[in-house]
Amino acid sequence: MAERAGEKTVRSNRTDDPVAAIELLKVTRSFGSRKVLHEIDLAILRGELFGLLGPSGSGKTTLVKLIAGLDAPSGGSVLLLGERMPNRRVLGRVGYMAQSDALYSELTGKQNLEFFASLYGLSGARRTERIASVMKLVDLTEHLNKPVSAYSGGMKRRLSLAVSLLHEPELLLLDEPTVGIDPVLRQSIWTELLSLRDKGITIVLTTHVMDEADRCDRIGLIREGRLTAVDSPEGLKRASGASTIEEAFIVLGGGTRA
Ligand SMILES: Nc1ncnc2c1ncn2[C@@H]1O[C@H](COP(=O)(O)OP(=O)(O)OP(=O)(O)O)[C@@H](O)[C@H]1O
Repeated sequence: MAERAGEKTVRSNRTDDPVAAIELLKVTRSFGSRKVLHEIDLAILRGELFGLLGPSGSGKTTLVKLIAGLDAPSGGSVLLLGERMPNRRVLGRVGYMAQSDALYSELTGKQNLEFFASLYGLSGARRTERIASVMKLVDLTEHLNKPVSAYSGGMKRRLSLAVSLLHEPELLLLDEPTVGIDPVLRQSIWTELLSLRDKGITIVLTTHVMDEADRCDRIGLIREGRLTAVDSPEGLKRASGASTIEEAFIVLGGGTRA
């Protein structure tokens, strides 16, 4: 794993890498006169599990929305699977899980999935099979026919994750996927994310949780809209002389303007 992450680190510093799933070139985003992302250069490789780690308000969601094509950069460019974003053409190849759940609360879990399945053009036996498979994965099979208004916060997160996986996307963008999810299920979701990664799915997720960051192939540390370091967890620890990601974050991301 370390070797794999190390190899990726070397190759992915090139933003013209042909195997990049995502390329950000001097990406900025301002709201009014306030710049919240500053010239972000980053390449994320196909099949990589990449974590964006940073404090609240550092710009993680803004960056993920730009990658998903839900927002346009104020400067620079975002390429997703070789297409300049925003671009509707690639949307069917991407699964996106927002930080706030975009679900229909008056519908049941199953009806929500049927709705999203129809958006992705899934029907018949394949639709039935995919719905059963993703609901099993997030452990909601028993709650398929309950209205989402009766779901807990964690159940809604799990259903949102199920929606993002429904059409078997080649790229997953997950904004804080495990918030509000209990430790046992969090573990099983991580097992699944690692297995998807091993099948070649590219995954980008945001997190505040240090032990989650530690499981990523590479991590981008983001602070005040600046990417202060990008490397494998081991590389970040080595570069900072730290024994944990948390310490590495303090040393490498601690207000320094890289
Ligand atoms: N639509 C908007 N209009 C104005 N400011 C915005 C908008 N969206 C985000 N911001 C600002 O951009 C900054 C980055 O926000 P963002 O949501 O990307 O941070 P984050 O790292 O995802 O935080 P959290 O971990 O709390 O979700 C914040 O200061 C936020 O207030």
